[in-house]
Amino acid sequence: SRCRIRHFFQTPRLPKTGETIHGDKFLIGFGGKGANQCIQAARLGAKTTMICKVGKDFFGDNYIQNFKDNGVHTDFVGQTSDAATGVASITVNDAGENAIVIVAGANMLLSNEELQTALPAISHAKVMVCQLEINPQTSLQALQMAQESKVKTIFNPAPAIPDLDAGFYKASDVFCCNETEAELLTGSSVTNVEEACGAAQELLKRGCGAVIITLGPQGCVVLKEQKSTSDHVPTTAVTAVDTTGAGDSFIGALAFYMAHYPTMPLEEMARRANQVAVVSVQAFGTQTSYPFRASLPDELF
Ligand SMILES: Nc1ncnc2c1ncn2[C@@H]1O[C@H](COP(=O)(O)OP(=O)(O)OP(=O)(O)O)[C@@H](O)[C@H]1O
Ligand SMILES: [K+]
Repeated sequence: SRCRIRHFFQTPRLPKTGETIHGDKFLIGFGGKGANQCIQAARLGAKTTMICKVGKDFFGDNYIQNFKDNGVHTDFVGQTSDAATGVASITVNDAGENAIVIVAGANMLLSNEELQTALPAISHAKVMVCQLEINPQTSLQALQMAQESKVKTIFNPAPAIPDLDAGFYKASDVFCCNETEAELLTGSSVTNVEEACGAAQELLKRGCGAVIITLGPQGCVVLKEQKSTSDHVPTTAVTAVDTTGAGDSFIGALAFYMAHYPTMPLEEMARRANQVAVVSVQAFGTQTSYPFRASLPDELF
């Protein structure tokens, strides 16, 4: 998965070429979808291991420390001196407009050979979660390695790419994406429950075991078998303060439920993952908004 340090600047307006302006606020965050998902799963009580690559630099060291602070195993977080730790510089003005620079850096250097060294850990896992934040062929290989070891796989095709290798569908026990990704992959509009059900049917046909499409305040739709109908799994209505990272909270929670309650129906796991993600939208930030098991109702465990 991708590792990325987020440098967040809040400014009255975006700077023009050649201009230096004063900002109001600066925050450093630890991001990357995979890292967020892993940390949400760990906060619910899952034993987690991250496979990724960072730079042999100050940010890389901090990044690894953040995993350790969250109880994530870092044996397979490699450090390289050939590239810097991945970063994102995000400037947001008072009007909410942004300007973002992303440098993938060390993430792209995670090789298939290095992935092989993690095989003992992968084959002993209960669930493997992959995204598209590293070289897609490395992600695909990771999913296939997991499946060969009878490890359940969750694939989150994000950030979405239009011509996704057909192998990803076959390698996914659960294919989980949001509306935008579902739209890009199916070529049809996905803006409501009905359209999401249609898109789920289309994605399922491509060979995955089940499809979940998340729908923000509408919860998600779950489709398990061809010709059956998708289940709409609604969530609680709340006043959202910051929805960033909600999708990753949902996937991290789903991974936790698949690992800890393997016989639970997928709709029930999705219902509970909705309940975890809904907590995250009521607080600012990404990882900072993710709930711990202790703060959640007992009925979710
Ligand atoms: N406004 C909201 N109210 C309640 N739950 C929400 C809201 N927004 C998101 N969620 C929860 O989070 C899950 C994921 O949200 P969403 O579909 O927006 O993912 P996403 O687009 O990947 O999010 P992001 O890119 O912001 O991380 C939803 O399925 C739902 O459970
Ligand atoms: K949030």
